[in-house]
Amino acid sequence: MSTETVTISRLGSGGDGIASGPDGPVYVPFALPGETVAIARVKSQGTVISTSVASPDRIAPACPHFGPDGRNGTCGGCSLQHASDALYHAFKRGLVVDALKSKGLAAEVAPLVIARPGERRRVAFTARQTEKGLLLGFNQAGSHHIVDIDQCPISRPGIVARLDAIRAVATALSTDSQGFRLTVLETLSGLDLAFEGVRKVGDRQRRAVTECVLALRGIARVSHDGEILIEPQKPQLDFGGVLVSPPPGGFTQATKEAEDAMAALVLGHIGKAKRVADLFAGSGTFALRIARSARVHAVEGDEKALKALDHAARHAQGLKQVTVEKRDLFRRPLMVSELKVFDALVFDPPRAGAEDQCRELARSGVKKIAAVSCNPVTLARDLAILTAGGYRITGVTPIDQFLWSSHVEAVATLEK
Ligand SMILES: C[S@@+](CC[C@H](N)C(=O)[O-])C[C@H]1O[C@@H](n2cnc3c(N)ncnc32)[C@H](O)[C@@H]1O
Repeated sequence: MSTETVTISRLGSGGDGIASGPDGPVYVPFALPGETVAIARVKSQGTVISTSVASPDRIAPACPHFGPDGRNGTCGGCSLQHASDALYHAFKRGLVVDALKSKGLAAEVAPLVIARPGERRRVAFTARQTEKGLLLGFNQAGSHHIVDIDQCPISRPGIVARLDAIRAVATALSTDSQGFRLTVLETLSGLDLAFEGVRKVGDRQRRAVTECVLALRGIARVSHDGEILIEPQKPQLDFGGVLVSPPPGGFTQATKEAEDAMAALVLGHIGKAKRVADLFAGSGTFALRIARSARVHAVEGDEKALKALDHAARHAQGLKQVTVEKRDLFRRPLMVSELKVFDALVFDPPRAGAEDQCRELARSGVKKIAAVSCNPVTLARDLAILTAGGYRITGVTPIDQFLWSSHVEAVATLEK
């Protein structure tokens, strides 16, 4: 380890400050552009020891668990609470601008749709039983250490208010000191707790969880590795007026606000299209909204998510025809011949993007495409494929769904 003084020139894509070192960039978490900091350095990783010049964009973090000076150390859930809104919003929009630029795409990028505290309805925690009780929080960056949290300004108040109830259920389920994951989703009918990787879940733990949940209020369902342990209420989400019961641990947009913003952009773009394909459809976030005005074919790899979509579509009033298809779109993208029947299409893949699907789309005659993405780098690659195939980008909107993190979503609209 060496100590040295460096000046931060910019934020990297992970939100760390970056300084030039003698042998390449040095990444300094919690440092901002313009700051001069003394750091302890191991290879390209610096840890701030002291700050001699602070940025005017440095602000007090919203949460005591945040940052190197946090009450219990760095929580690991947020990486950018110390930056002003102006700097933070410019950073997030810049991730999309830079990704497009790197592929030579000249599209105009709209202002960031901002996220606010208290919006996160889906939160992935880690937890571990200790002699002093259960630790529930996030993994510190680059470590297995869990900072036990008693507040979380990014999360919905309904989740924060029930942290003790969540702890009680986790304590009833876990048998040893091995860490495990827990995704909490706030639904219309209560919290949906999806545990993963708890060891040795036997009859005693199942009974303990049941007793615990029945004594508590506000827990709709508890599952472990996809198996439902107790479900006092079916968890329900509202996708544009259609009620959907998502499968345990299934994908759900992390905030309703971002979901609504993305859906508005998608619906606004596809307009009066009559026949629409929704690829990587999940439980129907877009498909069910689109089905108010168009026939929809929803394609998705996860059978349980697709069943939830299909069930919701069949029980909802006033929808046009919705058909579903379970398909691995990485191995078997929809081919040009299959795309012929659609006049509009939305795709919303995982972080890896939809490269092979875009190669087929590029050769297709689908008039309007909405590309929804959680990774600007793969989005830019996919957009480059589509523009090379004759599509014109009509808009790109970055959307903040993961407040104070370095993740950003985007919706790009294209026409041919
Ligand atoms: C980012 S989520 C979007 C889901 C949905 N559009 C939504 O907004 O809730 C990506 C979806 O792609 C699905 N998926 C992942 N890999 C896939 C594959 N190879 N083929 C088809 N679907 C896949 C996941 O199950 C997940 O539902």
